[in-house]
Amino acid sequence: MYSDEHVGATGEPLKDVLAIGIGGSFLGPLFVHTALQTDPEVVEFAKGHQLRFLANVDPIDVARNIIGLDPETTCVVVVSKTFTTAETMLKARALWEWISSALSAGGVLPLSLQYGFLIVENGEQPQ
Ligand SMILES: O=P(O)(O)OC[C@H]1O[C@](O)(CO)[C@@H](O)[C@@H]1O
Repeated sequence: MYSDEHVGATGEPLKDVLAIGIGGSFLGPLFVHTALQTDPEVVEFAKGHQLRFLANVDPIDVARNIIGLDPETTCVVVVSKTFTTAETMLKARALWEWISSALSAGGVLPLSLQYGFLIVENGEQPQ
């Protein structure tokens, strides 16, 4: 994403990432992020981009974390093994609403949101 190759719903390059997930679905991505911070090439590549994690159950966490982010250029990444975790689903819905209301106001079809929303799961069907 940091190469400007991936664009959002309006065609603007995606710039920042909001990662949603709790427990292991937060710690895994955080581990990778922390490990990559020791690589100078990655650090250089990531300049001007932000990665924010939404990892707790606080309902005002979403409001606090979207400050300064542009819905047009933010990629929301939802990480969950089950996609049944209430806190994660609540935050995913809130961010879907944040992006879709902003882009609908600009005349963009919500369907295009697929380019600004990324789902990460374990590939198994829920039981
Ligand atoms: O990845 P999911 O399905 O959203 O589940 C998250 C839950 O799973 C755990 O990571 C345990 O596997 C918990 O810490 C957390 O509450």
